[in-house]
Amino acid sequence: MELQNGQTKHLGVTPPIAVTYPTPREIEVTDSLVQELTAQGTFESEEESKRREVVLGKLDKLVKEFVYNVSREKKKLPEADAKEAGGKIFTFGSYRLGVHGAGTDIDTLCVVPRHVTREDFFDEMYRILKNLSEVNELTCVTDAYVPVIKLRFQDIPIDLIFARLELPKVPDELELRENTLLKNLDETCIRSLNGSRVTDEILRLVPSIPAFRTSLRCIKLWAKRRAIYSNVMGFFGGVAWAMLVARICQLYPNAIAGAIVSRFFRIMHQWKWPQPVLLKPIEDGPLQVRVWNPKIYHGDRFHLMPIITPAYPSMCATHNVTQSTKKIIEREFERAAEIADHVMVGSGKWADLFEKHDFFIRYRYYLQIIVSSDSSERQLKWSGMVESRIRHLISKLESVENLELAHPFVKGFDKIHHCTNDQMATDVMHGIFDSTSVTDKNTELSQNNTDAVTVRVIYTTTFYVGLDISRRDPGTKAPRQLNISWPTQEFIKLVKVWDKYDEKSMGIHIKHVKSSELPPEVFEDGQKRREDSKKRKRVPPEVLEDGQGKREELKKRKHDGLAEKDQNPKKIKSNSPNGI
Ligand SMILES: Nc1ncnc2c1ncn2[C@@H]1O[C@H](COP(=O)(O)OP(=O)(O)OP(=O)(O)O)[C@@H](O)[C@H]1O
Ligand SMILES: [Mg+2]
Ligand SMILES: [Mg+2]
Repeated sequence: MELQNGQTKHLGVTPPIAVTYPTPREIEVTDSLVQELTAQGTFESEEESKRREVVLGKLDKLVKEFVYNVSREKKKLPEADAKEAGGKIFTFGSYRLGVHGAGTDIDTLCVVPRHVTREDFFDEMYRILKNLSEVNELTCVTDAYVPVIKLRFQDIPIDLIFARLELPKVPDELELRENTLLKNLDETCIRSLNGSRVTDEILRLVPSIPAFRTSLRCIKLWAKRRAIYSNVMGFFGGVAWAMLVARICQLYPNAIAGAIVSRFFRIMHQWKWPQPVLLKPIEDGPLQVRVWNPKIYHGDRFHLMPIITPAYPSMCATHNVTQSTKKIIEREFERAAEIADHVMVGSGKWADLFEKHDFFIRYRYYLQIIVSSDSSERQLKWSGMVESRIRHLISKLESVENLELAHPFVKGFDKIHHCTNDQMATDVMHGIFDSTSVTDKNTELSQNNTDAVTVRVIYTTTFYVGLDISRRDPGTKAPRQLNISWPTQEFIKLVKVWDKYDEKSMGIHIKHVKSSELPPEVFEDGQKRREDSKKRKRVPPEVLEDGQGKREELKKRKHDGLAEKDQNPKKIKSNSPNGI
């Protein structure tokens, strides 16, 4: 960007590293990157893209109708004022950034004038949507951190959130950039506006939007395939990845995607964390709210890989990162940097970057965190709550002696168990089950298909943590000891203090399994199991588990006079390795 005085203006907190234009080789690798991204199915069809635009147009009209109805009927405003009250939608998330894939949602913010309330939104807006034949799967989530109406509009998933401004009308020209707009708003509205303000600011802060989009598409696909795309589990979420890519775009303002991606990995691999990634200087603003500042706030000093959102009030988008997830992300940056270097010199291909993660073959031991309940609605909330706390388990595991790394997997595995007797249901609630009682998450097992009658249906979600256990000292014969009872017990206590926790209808159990005992569903797409070298005899580690672990359970069952043949012998063995 050329300024009048001949100086070049740059975007970002430092000048660019290079302002050079693409070389023929960079153009070539960018073309092959776009080809690969297309082959990998990251772009939606033209038909879907048009349908999204139509849907957004309709949604905008509906929001105006909603504001008008509330203005006239509830607030009794004169006709002219009600018409002028306006109302407008803004998109954010991957759709706004232009990096969404087929079938992903449109994150939409509905902005209204001050006389329209959140209750009106969940009441009148919901009613309007409910009456439309094009709308399906309409649900209100009123008690979330950011309350939302979820729906499918002409088969496009929509997340509709709400913000009410301190203005008498919301005209079509209104923008959300001004920090003063946030004055006198409640916290929920500020949070709801934040997503849109951040995405818009990111787009303003990148020198070339097309280069940014292609690069981000590549980084998102890579991060998803390598299982490091998840804010909740302590990796990076969509906004964090977008900001990282945006920062590299700022450093190479004239570069195209192929060059940006390869520099992205090289720079991120060498980044001196905890130096924060910033897209612009952190701003002060009109609110009494916390802005990220490690000089003032002690907690902010513990952020291991801080990536700071650019819109006021700036926050750290990566505060969930732990020592373990940091190591894993860095390991992936290193792997990717090597591949990208090979691609640049012609000795490798982009497809190598997108190879699937090896989480379920990488480790010899895993923790299973089994969350259970007796209804699908309860399971959704209960497993979501446990999931949001797993990073605390990881932090606690990090202090366990002989444990090099505790690696959380990005998602849980859901199962529906059709139990044919009460004992089976009790077992499943206690995390004891095999595949025979299970149906696929989405298929309800009809009773006609089974020999036995389903007495109770139990829902489980299993999360996994890979354990990297340090090697024994050469010369010692004793097994390494891994005492995970404190972290697991503390974790179980932590999740059980949840105000909606109910002992009768919800269960949580942690156990450790060998890689050979992992269930088949974790090996998608025909991935093979780990094959351990048979030549070298290994001494298995001695794992001291949660006091309510399997052994205790068995003792209790014996004591209660329950038949031991109900047990799955393989699992018992797995849970009582040498020494327990
Ligand atoms: N649990 C949450 N708490 C707060 N904000 C959230 C939460 N989930 C999503 N958001 C906000 O909504 C935005 C969009 O989230 P979404 O899950 O739709 O991801 P996305 O980046 O749009 O990717 P996708 O293409 O998969 O939809 C996020 O960038 C974030 O601002
Ligand atoms: Mg989205
Ligand atoms: Mg969404």
